[in-house]
Amino acid sequence: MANYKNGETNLDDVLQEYNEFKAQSKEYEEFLEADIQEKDNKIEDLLNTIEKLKDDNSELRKKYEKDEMEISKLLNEVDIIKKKLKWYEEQKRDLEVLNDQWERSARVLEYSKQELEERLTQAEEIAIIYKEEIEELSINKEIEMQRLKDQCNELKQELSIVTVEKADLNRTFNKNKVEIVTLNEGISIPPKPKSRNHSKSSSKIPSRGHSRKNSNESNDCSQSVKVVVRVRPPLKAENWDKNALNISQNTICVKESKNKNTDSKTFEFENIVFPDQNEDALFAQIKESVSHVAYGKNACVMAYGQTGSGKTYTMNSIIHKAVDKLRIIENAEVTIQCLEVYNEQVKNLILTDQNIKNPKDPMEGSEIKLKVDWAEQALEIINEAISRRTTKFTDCNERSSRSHAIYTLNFYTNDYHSKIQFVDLAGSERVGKSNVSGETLKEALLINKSLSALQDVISALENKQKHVPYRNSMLTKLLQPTLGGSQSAVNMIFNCSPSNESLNETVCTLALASRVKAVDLGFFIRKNLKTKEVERTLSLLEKERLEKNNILRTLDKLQRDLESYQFAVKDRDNKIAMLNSKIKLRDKAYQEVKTTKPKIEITKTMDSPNSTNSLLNKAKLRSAMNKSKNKNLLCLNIKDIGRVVSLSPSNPMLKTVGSTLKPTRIPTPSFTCLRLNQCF
Ligand SMILES: Nc1ncnc2c1ncn2[C@@H]1O[C@H](COP(=O)(O)OP(=O)(O)OP(=O)(O)O)[C@@H](O)[C@H]1O
Repeated sequence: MANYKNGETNLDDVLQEYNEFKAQSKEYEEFLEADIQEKDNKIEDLLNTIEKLKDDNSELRKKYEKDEMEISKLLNEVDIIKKKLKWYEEQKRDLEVLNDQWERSARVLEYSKQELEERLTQAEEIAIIYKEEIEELSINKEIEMQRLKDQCNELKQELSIVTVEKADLNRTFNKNKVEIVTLNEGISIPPKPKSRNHSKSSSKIPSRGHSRKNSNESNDCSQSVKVVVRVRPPLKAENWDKNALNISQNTICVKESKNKNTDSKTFEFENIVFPDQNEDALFAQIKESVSHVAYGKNACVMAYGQTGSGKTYTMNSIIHKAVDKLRIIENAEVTIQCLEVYNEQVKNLILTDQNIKNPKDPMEGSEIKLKVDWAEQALEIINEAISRRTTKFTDCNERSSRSHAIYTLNFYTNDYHSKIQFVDLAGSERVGKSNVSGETLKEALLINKSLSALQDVISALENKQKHVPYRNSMLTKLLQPTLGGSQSAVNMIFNCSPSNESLNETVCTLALASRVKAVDLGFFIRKNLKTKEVERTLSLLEKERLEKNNILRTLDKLQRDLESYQFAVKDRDNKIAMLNSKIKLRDKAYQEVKTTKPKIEITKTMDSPNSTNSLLNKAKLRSAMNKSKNKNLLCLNIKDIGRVVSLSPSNPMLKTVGSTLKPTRIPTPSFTCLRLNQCF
């Protein structure tokens, strides 16, 4: 029992133990539950944390990826920057080279500037001299103009007296003419040749060896100038008003103004080639003179007229026809010479090896020997020569010949040496009309001068003066062989344009033609009808004609001189105005340079006297010293522009410049600083 009791005790104990255990296990269970709960909570927290971390992670990944992209982008940029850096370095190197060059150019420019400044000073001095000269010239001009005006007035008065006398003489002449016809019945006076159907003169060309005796038979035309007036047809752009320029059988009537009350000018000519007449009609007028060449005489055919009046056209056709006519001359040595007189200078228009070798003397080797069968070759050479002439565009003609062209053919036979000269003169228009200036004005003035010289020669020949002024111009010098001498036939073709715009020039051309034409009728009658009264009348008429011609020539010359003088003064005025405006421009540029701040700063000091900068500064100083001769200029520059140049106090330059430039001390005790007048 005890055992039982013991057992019972034990059971109680066990039960107690059990209960305790149960309580403990409950407690433990609760503890576990709590622990589990806690762990669950923790797990939940952890899970939440994990979730959060996952989110964070994905965000971080995104960020990482973004960063990675940015890094690669940055790396690219770094690459680009590196490349750019490299490029900049190259650029820098290039710029350094450029800077070097620029500095060198700046130095050169500085020297040029100094030179320009010197030139400017000179130009200013010249301008002052010019101004003084102009003032003096304009005073002289006024005096000269007044003198010329007085002379013109005197001549006009003389002219009006002569005109009255002429009317008287004409009356006497007409009276005497009737008497002559009555007195000399039976003596037939050949009718005046009609210009339109000019009689065909039978000029038989002699065979080779034709004697001088025969040639003398044709002496009638010696020393008279045959005048032919040619009016060319109007060009497409031209307007021919037949009321303003009226051409009839032997007269040309010009009315310069449309005003009904204005007087028209009437000119009488025996030989007029009308606009509708062809080249044969023209050649018929001069073929007799051409034939004389085959008789051992000389001939000269000249075309005169304003620009565009048809001189070259006329001369070309005459040359072709004349060469054709002279073909008959056989067994002669024929030579050709083609010269141009431009601005009083002679130019050979035939290019040969010889004259290329010696371009300084155009006359040397200018006469070319032609083949036996010479005509074709001569025409070829002349055509080439024509193409080489100096031409220019003027208001009056697109290809205006600005020179006189002289084509000469020489015929050397056993019996004679004859020569024919074809002269295409330069345009005779007045300088005012062709709107020219400068070089072209000079050209026009020289053309007018040589045409005046030609008139003087013709006048001297007509008046049978002892001295004929051939040497007054290159043109007359070259024409001397065919203009002068008793064995020469001179033909002047006065070319006119029918255009309304040219009426003024046409009047001038016709007036000159009237003066040049010899009173052949008088000459003819003098030879055939020798009564005392007729002789007296004719000599009076001849005297009157010569006087009138002289007065008109002088008037014309005076007018040309006056015109040339006025244009020369105008040209000079223009040149001076141009010079003044150039000076103003330079002044302006100079002022700009002075006020512009220097672009290059040369800051290096002259440490070593032999360094490049030292040399540069020395050069600047030297130029400043040169300028110091002109103290005003130097002072002005010192005031305006400053540039620091350092020099050792012992430098000899300092002593020289020191007197003009004020040295100031700068902090470095061993250097003296000069404020110089340099502009870079
Ligand atoms: N008789 C004519 N028949 C037809 N056209 C002509 C005649 N004469 C001249 N012409 C024409 O008139 C124009 C001017 O002629 P040309 O060149 O011969 O004049 P110019 O007097 O020699 O001029 P410049 O002095 O300027 O040289 C040319 O186009 C030419 O063909």
